[in-house]
Amino acid sequence: MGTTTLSEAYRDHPLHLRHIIPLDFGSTPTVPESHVWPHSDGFSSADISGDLPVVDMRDPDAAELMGRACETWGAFQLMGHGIPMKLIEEVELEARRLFGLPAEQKLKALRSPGGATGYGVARITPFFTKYMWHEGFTIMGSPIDHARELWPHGYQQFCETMESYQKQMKLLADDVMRIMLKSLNISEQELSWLANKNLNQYHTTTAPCTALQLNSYPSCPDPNRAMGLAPHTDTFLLTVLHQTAHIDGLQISKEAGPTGSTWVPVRPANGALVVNVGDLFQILSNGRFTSVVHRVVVNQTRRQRFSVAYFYGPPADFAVSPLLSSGQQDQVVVPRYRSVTVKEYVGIKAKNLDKALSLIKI
Ligand SMILES: O=C(O)CCC(=O)C(=O)O
Ligand SMILES: [Fe+2]
Repeated sequence: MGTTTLSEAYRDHPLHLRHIIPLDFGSTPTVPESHVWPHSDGFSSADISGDLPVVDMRDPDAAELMGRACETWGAFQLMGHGIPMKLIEEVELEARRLFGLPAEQKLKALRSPGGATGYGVARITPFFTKYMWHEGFTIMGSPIDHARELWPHGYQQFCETMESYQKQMKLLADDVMRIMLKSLNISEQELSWLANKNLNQYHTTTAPCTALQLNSYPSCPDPNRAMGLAPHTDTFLLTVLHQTAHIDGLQISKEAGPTGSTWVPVRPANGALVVNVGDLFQILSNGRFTSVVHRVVVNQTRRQRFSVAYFYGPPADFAVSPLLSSGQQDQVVVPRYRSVTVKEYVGIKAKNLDKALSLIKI
């Protein structure tokens, strides 16, 4: 699944153990100083006209609607995606089973310092002075090695569920990608790895880079002082996200006129998946689509929240550069970003986080 070469990009940026091991949330009655965030920017979100657009994939106008949503919001809620609810529920159940294990058991599947997969805090942690109220588990392809550590005699169900979900997500993300390109009037032939369905999908140089991220935001004794996941953009082309029903937390940043931006809550909509534009799509679309800044606040009702993010990008060695739409072929369009391989960009992001996109700008 394109993991070998991408893992190399992470290996070049090893992390300190204090930036990998999560707090033992189960035995923490108060929020420790290390996890207290200043909240001068207010954790509650301002009212803004309108919610995140909802797009049904079966809508004949889906391309236009997705395009408009990606330009103005950098995200949308996706309906009619065809992923069986039963599979989504099973993934969430397995995530609950994993994060419900005792801390010392979870640590057996800890991400290694230069590793990309396994149990640990969010990768963005070293860029902030405070820790987040969050624990995660990253999967690329088969999670069997880590799952065996967690459940020596009961890892099969977890592995089967995660592999089957990733297969379905891959097909869905391919389709969403095609529709998003159509909305930009860009031919999918420009992306060899997307256009050529006959390529061996398991060959690392031609398969998209993908990862599945399970997130847990444990019940918090003082939700107003903690931060679930600090503001960030996703690195790849797009992210397909499932979030626990009825539990708020995800917020996206939206321009709100001359006064700057405001946080808009993305409430779990029945059966919908959230699609986010990532940095590489901002580059590919020459800035027409916005890589959306988002964060997760800790749920006020003290219920544990889960989310499952599927990150989807081109093959690791693919050079991403702004693509022209067919209507622009004979016009002079100034590229706003230089060409960058996926692997190189992952490295730049690992070192610079929110400055990464501006370093690619020309
Ligand atoms: O938990 C969420 O809703 C968002 C997760 C997220 O942004 C991520 O994993 O990158
Ligand atoms: Fe994210």
